[in-house]
Amino acid sequence: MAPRPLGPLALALGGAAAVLGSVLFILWKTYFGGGRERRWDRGEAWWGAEPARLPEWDEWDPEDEEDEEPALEELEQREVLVLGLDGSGKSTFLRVLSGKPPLEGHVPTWGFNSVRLSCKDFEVDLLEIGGSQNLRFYWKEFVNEVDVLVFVVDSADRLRLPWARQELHKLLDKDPDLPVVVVANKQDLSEAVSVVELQQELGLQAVDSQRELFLLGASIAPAGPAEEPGTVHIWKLLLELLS
Ligand SMILES: Nc1nc2c(ncn2[C@@H]2O[C@H](COP(=O)(O)OP(=O)(O)OP(=O)(O)O)[C@@H](O)[C@H]2O)c(=O)[nH]1
Ligand SMILES: [Mg+2]
Repeated sequence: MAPRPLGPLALALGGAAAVLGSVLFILWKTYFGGGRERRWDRGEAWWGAEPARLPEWDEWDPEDEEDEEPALEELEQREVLVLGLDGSGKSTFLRVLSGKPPLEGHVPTWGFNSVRLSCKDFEVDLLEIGGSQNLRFYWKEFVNEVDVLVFVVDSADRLRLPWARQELHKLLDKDPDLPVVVVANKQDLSEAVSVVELQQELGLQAVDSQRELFLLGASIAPAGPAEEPGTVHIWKLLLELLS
């Protein structure tokens, strides 16, 4: 059968998608790209609302990182992309890292969301792109622009694990050298699959062994008290990978 020409609706939708993708990309570049004309005081989130700090349950003392801190102008920039299906916990991760309490309920990110954290030798920009289906299309446009990918999975969302797997592997294929940290989030929930099971479900055993790929269990915003939320381990691993 001969291919049918695209109808006006398909063309309009395609055009709208391209424009949205370009806008996301330009906005990101404006904040983090090339000239980096925007500067914030050390320790501030980019909106300047609150100083960035790690949560209180962290046994690690951030002051250790702050000895002999170089002048702000000398700090290099590192970029971390935070992706994962909608509701997996990406925004929560960024909030917790910047010392803010998790929001009640799921407030979807319609576009992108970012936070800038400082450490001893560099500043880290963490960029979340929303995980709803219409935004996933744009994820691949950003993977080649960053130093590390964090892929957050809702371990209790069993039905959608195959989708998470599919999206993750698309990203792995897009940049074979990019270090990747997969976060098995929501381990506090009784229905969550274990980290070992998740390794199978996401097909991580089949990934090239040369690749820097990590799988960490976490409960970034546990529903009840949790001894080991795991956010600090993720942050420490990121610092190692970015150093
Ligand atoms: N039980 C439990 N809930 C969590 C955990 N982490 C995040 N949540 C909840 O999961 C819901 C969704 O979290 P978000 O951070 O908004 O998800 P997201 O990945 O940013 O979603 P999109 O922006 O739509 O892509 C929120 O209600 C969080 O409180 C966790 O470790 N355990
Ligand atoms: Mg979000």
